Amino acid sequence: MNKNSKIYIAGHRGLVGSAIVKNLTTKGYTNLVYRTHKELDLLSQVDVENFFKTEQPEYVILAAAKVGGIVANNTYRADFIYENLQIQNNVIHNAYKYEVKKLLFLGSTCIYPKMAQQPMPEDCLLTSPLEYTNEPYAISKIAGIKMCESYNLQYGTNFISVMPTNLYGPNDNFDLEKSHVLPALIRKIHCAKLLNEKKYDEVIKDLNVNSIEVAKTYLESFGVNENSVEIWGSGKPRREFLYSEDMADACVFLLENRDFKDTYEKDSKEVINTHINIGTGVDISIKELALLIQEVVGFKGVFTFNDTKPDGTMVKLTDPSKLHGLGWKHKVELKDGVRAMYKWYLVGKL
Ligand SMILES: NC(=O)C1=CN([C@@H]2O[C@H](COP(=O)(O)OP(=O)(O)OC[C@H]3O[C@@H](n4cnc5c(N)ncnc54)[C@H](OP(=O)(O)O)[C@@H]3O)[C@@H](O)[C@H]2O)C=CC1
Ligand SMILES: C[C@H]1O[C@H](OP(=O)(O)OP(=O)(O)OC[C@H]2O[C@@H](n3cnc4c(=O)[nH]c(N)nc43)[C@H](O)[C@@H]2O)[C@@H](O)[C@@H](O)C1=O
Repeated sequence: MNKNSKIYIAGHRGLVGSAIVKNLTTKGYTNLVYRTHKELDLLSQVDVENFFKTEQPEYVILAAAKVGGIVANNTYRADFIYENLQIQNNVIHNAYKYEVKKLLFLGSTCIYPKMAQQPMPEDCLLTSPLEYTNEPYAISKIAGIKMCESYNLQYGTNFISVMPTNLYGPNDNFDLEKSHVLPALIRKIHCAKLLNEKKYDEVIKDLNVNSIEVAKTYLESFGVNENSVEIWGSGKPRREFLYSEDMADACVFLLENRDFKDTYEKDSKEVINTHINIGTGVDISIKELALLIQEVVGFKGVFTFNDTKPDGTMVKLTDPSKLHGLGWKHKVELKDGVRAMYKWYLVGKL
């Protein structure tokens, strides 16, 4: 890959895609190609094929997907499986057809079984049942890994699959119903703090509503008021968080330095693993995460727990040794990442 190589970043306005664009630009890559969702709907087979035919990208990073937190995954089950399968099929197949030199497919560590050994190495894929709340999404991601692997084995393509842990950072989704836990808690705790300090104009602006009464009613429906913030589930599940800029750096590192053959592992039972975990190898409980965010935001109230919401998998910690062995390790620790993200949130919102 050289600095003029034509690189298509699918999903360039999302959490990961935007960090990848920033990383590539900083490293001097000048020939980046992207389309907004409106300009190119990746669900359309015809439009995706026309795009590849016209643009002929040399490298592809597939960071476009239907993404959401535990409740979104559990609620919009059909959309999550259909859209993700369709996007992957269209992009991966056309990358093969139009002779893309290398493609990076982004999966997720939710591909691993609910009761997987901890930490989870790549070879625990498909060893027992999945977590129910995000099973449709996980199955689409497993199909993506197997698609990349199969095209590599049959057609000699150079497609790499990476399985990131839970991610967070600038351009995250802060929608209280559909987002992941970290952005949701930042926003809930931030709004509770503003209510507590009676900074009503800022609450109204944050929620983009007309009055403080509407804002309070909306926040109350998510268990947020001036004294307390609701945490979904028991607060006991443990999660591992990676800053989006580290994730982007790992993706660019693999694109620049590694090929499919470097990712290939075949064990004595003829099990093939061609995907790579991307994580920190460190986890934290959701309650501990809430306390950390509380400290960063400076909120003085308490937390309540809503046991009508799902906990999901109790532990999912990646084993990142394969990635470490290939020569990459994360740089941003959780507290620093949360501080940076909250700073970004404040600049964007105020
Ligand atoms: N966020 C996380 O914690 C994790 C993410 N991942 C994976 O990383 C990848 C990136 O996720 P993330 O950046 O968080 O997701 P985001 O939701 O932030 O970004 C996804 C991007 O894909 C675009 N997109 C979605 N559907 C289509 C479509 N039909 N046509 C064109 N563009 C589309 C979205 O555009 P628009 O917004 O306009 O729809 C958006 O820009 C995904 O594969 C995800 O599964 C894996 C593990 C954890
Ligand atoms: C990255 C990964 O993300 C999803 O899996 P998840 O890790 O379970 O997602 P989550 O971030 O939404 O929740 C993590 C934990 O946190 C708890 N929790 C508390 N309070 C809030 C809260 O306010 N919002 C949310 N979303 N969760 C909360 C929540 O109950 C759960 O116990 C996959 O579907 C799939 O998309 C995937 O790959």
